[in-house]
Amino acid sequence: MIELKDVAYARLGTPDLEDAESFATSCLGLQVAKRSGKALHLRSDNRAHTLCYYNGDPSEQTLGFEIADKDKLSSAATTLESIGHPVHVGTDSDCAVRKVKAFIGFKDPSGNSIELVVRPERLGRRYFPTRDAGITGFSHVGLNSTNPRRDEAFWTKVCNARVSDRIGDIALMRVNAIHHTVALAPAAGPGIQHINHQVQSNDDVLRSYYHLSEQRVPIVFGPGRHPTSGARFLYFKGPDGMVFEYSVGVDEIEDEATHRPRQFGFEPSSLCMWGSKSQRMAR
Ligand SMILES: O=C(O)c1cccc(O)c1O
Ligand SMILES: [Fe+2]
Repeated sequence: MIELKDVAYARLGTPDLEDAESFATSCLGLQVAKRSGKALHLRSDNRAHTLCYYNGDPSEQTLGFEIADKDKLSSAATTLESIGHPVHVGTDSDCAVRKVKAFIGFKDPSGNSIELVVRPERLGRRYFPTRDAGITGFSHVGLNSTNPRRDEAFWTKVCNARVSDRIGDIALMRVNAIHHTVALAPAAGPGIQHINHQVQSNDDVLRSYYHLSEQRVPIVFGPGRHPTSGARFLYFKGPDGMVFEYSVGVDEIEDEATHRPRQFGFEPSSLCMWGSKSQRMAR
């Protein structure tokens, strides 16, 4: 079994790094950790980076997940190869770019690009953004799935994720005590469906609602409250159509051994208990 510890980063190709930087800093509220002509590394918490935009096609979207150590990484590679997921080993220069000691890359059953990383760097300097969005950290992702039941089996049986709740057939899965780190989202092809950052308070969610509306950032869902995790949320659209979510108050699963996933109906009130409607169902 591959034991994921946490999500580490998202990597997004973009044709316009400048536009990505202006969104990331003046709308989303991330801090530039490093900028080159080809890539932009952004911080949201004490990690060296949690989001990277690089010159590339926006359909290139990759998620990194942390695992414990190099031994676990080589057994993960063996496991993946044995069930038909070819693995590539990250080169030294690719590791240096990601600020990790080692990583492997593979595709999940829907074709999503996944990297498993060892020892992602943290910094002694704290995260200090230019816009105060109240971000406390990169927390979870929505991941496209062309077959949610098959992909739930992959993430739970191969990668040790546990289902916290389901909305219809959509699993919200945890890899640690946090309610979910990966939410599967039915889609026609692979991709990251949304990228979540936690913020400190309800005030931050609503402050951002007004700030982003004024900046003409498309708000796509919320402000609202998820009955599943209990979080108050806001979703909005960034460069290349990527959806970002702020949320606050995501539950923790108190007892790993006894938690049973709850089944919610596939309907709008399962996504927002206040009545906000998503512009796309299943967001
Ligand atoms: O937080 C949640 O429970 C949640 C539910 C549905 C979809 C999401 O993106 C979520 O974050
Ligand atoms: Fe979410």
